[in-house]
Amino acid sequence: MTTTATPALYPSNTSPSPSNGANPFATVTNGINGTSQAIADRIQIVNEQKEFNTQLSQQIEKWGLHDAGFSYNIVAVFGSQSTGKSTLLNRLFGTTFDVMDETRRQQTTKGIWMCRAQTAPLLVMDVEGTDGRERGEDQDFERKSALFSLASSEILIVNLWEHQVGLYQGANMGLLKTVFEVNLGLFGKRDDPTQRTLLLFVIRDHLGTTPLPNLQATLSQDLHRIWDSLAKPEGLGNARLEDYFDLAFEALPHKILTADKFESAVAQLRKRFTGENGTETLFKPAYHKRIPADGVTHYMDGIWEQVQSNKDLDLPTQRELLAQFRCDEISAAALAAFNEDVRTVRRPVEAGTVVEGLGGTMAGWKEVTLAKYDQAASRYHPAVYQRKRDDLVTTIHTTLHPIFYSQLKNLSKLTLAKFKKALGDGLKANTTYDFAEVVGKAKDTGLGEWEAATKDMLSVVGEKGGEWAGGWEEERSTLVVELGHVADVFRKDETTKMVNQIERSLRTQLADPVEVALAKPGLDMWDRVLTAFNDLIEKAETGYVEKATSFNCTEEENDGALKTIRRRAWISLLNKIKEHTADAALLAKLRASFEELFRYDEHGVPRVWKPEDDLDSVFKKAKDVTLDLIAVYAKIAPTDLSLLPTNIPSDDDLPPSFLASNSSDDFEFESSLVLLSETKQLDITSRFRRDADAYYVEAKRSTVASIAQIPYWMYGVLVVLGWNEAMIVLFNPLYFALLLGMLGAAYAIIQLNLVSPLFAVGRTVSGEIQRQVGARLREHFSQPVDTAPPRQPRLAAPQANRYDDEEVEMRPINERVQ
Ligand SMILES: Nc1nc2c(ncn2[C@@H]2O[C@H](COP(=O)(O)OP(=O)(O)OP(=O)(O)O)[C@@H](O)[C@H]2O)c(=O)[nH]1
Repeated sequence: MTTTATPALYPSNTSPSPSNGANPFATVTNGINGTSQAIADRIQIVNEQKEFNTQLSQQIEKWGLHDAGFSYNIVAVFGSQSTGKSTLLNRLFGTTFDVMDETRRQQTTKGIWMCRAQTAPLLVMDVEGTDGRERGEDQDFERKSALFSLASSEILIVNLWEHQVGLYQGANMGLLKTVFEVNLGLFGKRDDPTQRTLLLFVIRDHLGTTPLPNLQATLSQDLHRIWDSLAKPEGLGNARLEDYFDLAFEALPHKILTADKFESAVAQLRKRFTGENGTETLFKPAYHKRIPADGVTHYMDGIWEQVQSNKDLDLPTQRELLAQFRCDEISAAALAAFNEDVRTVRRPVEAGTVVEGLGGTMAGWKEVTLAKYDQAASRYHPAVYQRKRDDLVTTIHTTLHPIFYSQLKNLSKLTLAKFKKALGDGLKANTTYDFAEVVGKAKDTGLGEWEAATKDMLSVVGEKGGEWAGGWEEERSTLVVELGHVADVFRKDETTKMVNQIERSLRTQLADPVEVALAKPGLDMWDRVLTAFNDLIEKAETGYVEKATSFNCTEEENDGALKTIRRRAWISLLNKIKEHTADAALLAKLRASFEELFRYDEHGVPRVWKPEDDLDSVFKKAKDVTLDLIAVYAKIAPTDLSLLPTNIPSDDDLPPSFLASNSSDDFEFESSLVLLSETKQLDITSRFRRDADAYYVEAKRSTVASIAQIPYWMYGVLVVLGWNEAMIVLFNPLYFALLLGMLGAAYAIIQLNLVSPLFAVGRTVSGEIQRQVGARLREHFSQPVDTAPPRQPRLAAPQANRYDDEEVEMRPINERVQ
């Protein structure tokens, strides 16, 4: 291979021959750096073994045409071997195709090569020459390559020597006939009836003796003749050559003999391609095969496969298949980036985190993904593009749905937590709150925030939330129910608190009336207790009903709460009464009552018993009256039976929550009225009698004590009997002086407050003397110690009770009360 000179327009960039290594395809890079190098690269897209090279895709990317969409063109050259095709392309477009070594005249181009034009987004195909010596009679490849070129390129350059014009074989007319035939099969089914291909005949080594128009006319006639001779398929009998092909002609002078003219003619031809200086370009929209640049490889691969397998080429189907393939590819690429984005949010959302602005983020992902898809895929078959787009949208929605759903759940949880806090704060902040108002406000706020945070997610799938709207509605309904449950719990708590508060208040308020009533026992005692109770319970119930209206409690709940209040109030009353009727308290009350009757007269003056008083009858009366009180205390029995509350609920009537929190024994109203059992009454009676008897004995003893005083006449006897001794002392000077001295000393001691110290000294001295004397006596007699236990003093024989033969303990009364 030799390197031919390149036109000034393009730098010299021919390269080494394709390697013959393991790679069946050749890609030839050039010695120019940067983009120019990539542009100058050429690639063998179909090799000698008739295999298609899918590396073309990467090469197109390197050429910078991957994203060109429809803004590119394809031109192919076609003609006999060694007719200067590669030379022409290199001159025209700055491509780097191999050119034959002049001296050897061997076939240079094998298979089909492609290179990018230097200054335009143009893909140039150099096709193996026809009539090749190397392939001999095998014309299969040239037919296939011609068909392939026709199906892919907009302009097919038919390269021929001037002297070949008018010849059948040399001008490739035989091959063109084949091409026309297959073309009819190929484009007969075309989806766009205006679509055509330009056949540009380039006549080489034009001497000028035969003007171009003549050559042009000859070639045209030949072509029409061939066209007319074609056996046309059914329905295409009237098809004209012009319906499928445009014809253009160009003559180039001899390259070697008239090099200058050749170069300037090539430059002129180039302008026809590029449309420079306002000339109309040879490329027309009708020639474009409408294959986006990024789909060229796949499209050509499909075409070549069909051509190779000698199947009918159906370009619309090929385009549709290409569209499906490419749209899938583009969609997958867009989805890969989308999934990458989604992954960053999926984990936190699934872990329960509320991601702020997720709706906007998801909408952004969707928008970007669809934009990527649209940008690349919208150039393909519209129906396929739309169908695949719909699939992509469905996939996006399906991928986002679990995140949307998790976010909904997370927001619901957050809303519930906020709702709970808002209720707690609202109820705590104000003691005079309106429960319904607090709940309503917190609920509205919570739901409002939830809706605001979730609705932007709905817009991801459409204005009205599309297929997500149902789930959203369902979640909202669930949230409303859950908010209701939370409110119910708070309401129950508040109701319970209120009931407890009412109960506490009742208990406090009951204390005084019960104490006062029970301290003044009598037949109307229970009437007074129950009147106070009924008043208080009525007030409590009214208070509850007033407050409960704001709680939106159900009738059933209110009924339950009122029953609870009544029952607890009754239990509180009973407890209070039981405090006052406990053994010690009741005995104290009985004693107080007895004392009132026994120790005080009817005027309330304490009695001092005299022997002549009728102590026995007073005692009996006081005791009998007091004993009667035990029966009064034993049962809540008002004289006015209507005072007995009739609506104290039994266990069966109470709400389960009350029973759960009060593990009291079975309650029965009638039996709750009984305070003291028969046995208890007997026990209290017995104990009170003992106390009463003690009072009696004490009273009796005080009477005896007053009787046991020294009679006044004894003082007279003492004066009479002691008269002489008194006179002796008075009239004896010594005794008298001693008496005066003693009186004086006594006076001085009293005046000086020495009585107590003197007594103390006296006690100490006498105690010491006793101790000394005792010690001396023990020493003197030193007898063994008597170990016998000291004899217990004999208890006084029980004194018969004059009234009921009971034993009376002779203890002080106050000791026994305790
Ligand atoms: N007479 C003449 N010779 C030319 C012309 N252009 C190129 N050549 C010569 O023809 C020979 C073949 O040129 P190529 O460009 O390799 O021809 P080709 O048609 O590409 O050959 P293959 O690819 O092998 O089919 C080379 O020696 C060129 O120098 C021309 O316009 N006139």
